[in-house]
Amino acid sequence: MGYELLVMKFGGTNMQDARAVRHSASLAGRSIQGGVKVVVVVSAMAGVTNSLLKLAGAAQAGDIASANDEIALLRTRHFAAAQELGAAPDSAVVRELREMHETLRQAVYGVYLLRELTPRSRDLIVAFGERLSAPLMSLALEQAGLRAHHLTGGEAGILTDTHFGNAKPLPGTYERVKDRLSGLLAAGVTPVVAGFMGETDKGAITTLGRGGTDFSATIVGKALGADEVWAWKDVDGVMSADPRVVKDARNIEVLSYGEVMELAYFGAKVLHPLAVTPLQESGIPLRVKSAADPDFPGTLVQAEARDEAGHPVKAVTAIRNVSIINVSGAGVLGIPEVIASVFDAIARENVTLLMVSQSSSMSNVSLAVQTADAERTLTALRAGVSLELQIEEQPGVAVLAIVGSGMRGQRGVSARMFTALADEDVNILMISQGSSELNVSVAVEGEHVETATRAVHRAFDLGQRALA
Ligand SMILES: Nc1ncnc2c1ncn2[C@@H]1O[C@H](COP(=O)(O)OP(=O)(O)O)[C@@H](O)[C@H]1O
Ligand SMILES: N[C@@H](CC(=O)OP(=O)(O)O)C(=O)O
Repeated sequence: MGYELLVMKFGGTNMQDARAVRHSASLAGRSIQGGVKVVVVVSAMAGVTNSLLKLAGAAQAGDIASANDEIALLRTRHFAAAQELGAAPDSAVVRELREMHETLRQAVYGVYLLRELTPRSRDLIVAFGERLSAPLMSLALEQAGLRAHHLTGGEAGILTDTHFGNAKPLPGTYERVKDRLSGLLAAGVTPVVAGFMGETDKGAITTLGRGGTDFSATIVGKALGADEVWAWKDVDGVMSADPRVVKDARNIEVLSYGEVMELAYFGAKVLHPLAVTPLQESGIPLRVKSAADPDFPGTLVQAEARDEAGHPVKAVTAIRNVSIINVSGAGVLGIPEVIASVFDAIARENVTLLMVSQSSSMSNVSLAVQTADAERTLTALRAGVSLELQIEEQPGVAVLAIVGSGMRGQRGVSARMFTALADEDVNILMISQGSSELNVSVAVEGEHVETATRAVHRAFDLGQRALA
């Protein structure tokens, strides 16, 4: 279709074993053989990031035996894949994997000795997932007769701030990526970039947040002015709901950058919440495509939304494991400084606020945060807010959101959502509407999240529509 340059991202499922890696390489190969230059960006093999986090935690807790057992399992998995992809035992790839595993083992041993796992050392350890999968992709491309060269995120030019665990690219990144990758592309070599990771200006390894390989791919896409970025997935595209929860969820053909960001922010695991941000300025489209059905168009994410009359909502998403934090007491009453200090405390701790609502009596402010962030939020609030206030956590909550640009200026959308929930006896704990009018979100009891998702999906007729 007249492409010159594409960036292709392969996620954990598409890298999970030798067979999946070979299939992913063949998807890139189809375009390369058709004369398109391709940059491949890869995630860790499925489950590896979680294993690395787990073994780092075990080392910190003093359980080096469990950590080493886990490293041994990872080692076997990577070696088996390399062997199955045709690497000889004394080949450069096998030597490289062995060296990386040795460095990983040493880093983990350091954590064990210190009994300390800093965000910086966690990033160093967790980025090995992607560093170990990149050589496997290079190998598979070479076995398919193509020339490939793998690089870490830092080697590819991704320069980030020092926000370990959630780093953001620095402006200089784009020039650097272009410098580092253009030569390879011009020489007919396919760069294979380890996703999810970058590097600070001092060379410390950072990660871009869970699911960050999507973000790496769009950073590279912007840097090179790619025609499109393709994120290959184990689903048809971005769907009207998580297909694991709603069986008749359907593929959405077109979404705007704004819609996809809202969807990702409110829990649709399919893309990293910041993934489209590098593309917005240049208007480069992102396509979410099915690795199992490569000719299916998937979802096109672009600047403009495409709305269908009578269908203001495009998708429903949910975030589980949420806590509501209630700040109440006479002290809240009409005092803007109290509200300001609540937000200050949250900002200092870098906590993501999922929802905020203030009661009309103004004596109560409720905040919804991930339960994993609740303890930090409570501590920050207690330290940062001076007046006599009651601060309480209600765990076990979920946030449900409907997203769609067709909701703008439309009356009755929220009412339809609330009625669907009421009909299923689902109690609404909090309500908020995004100022962009791209979403309405509600907090519900966690145990009702699946029933609520299905009810809202039905109420907006989001499922597979019968063919006319
Ligand atoms: N609205 C949605 N559309 C598509 N997939 C979704 C949605 N919400 C959640 N998901 C889940 O996201 C998963 C794909 O994301 P992920 O596993 O991170 O992709 P990958 O690792 O392949 O990049 C799917 O398996 C699906 O269950
Ligand atoms: N491996 C990282 C980064 C990533 O993007 O993975 P995936 O593409 O499999 O969601 C993670 O698990 O968070």
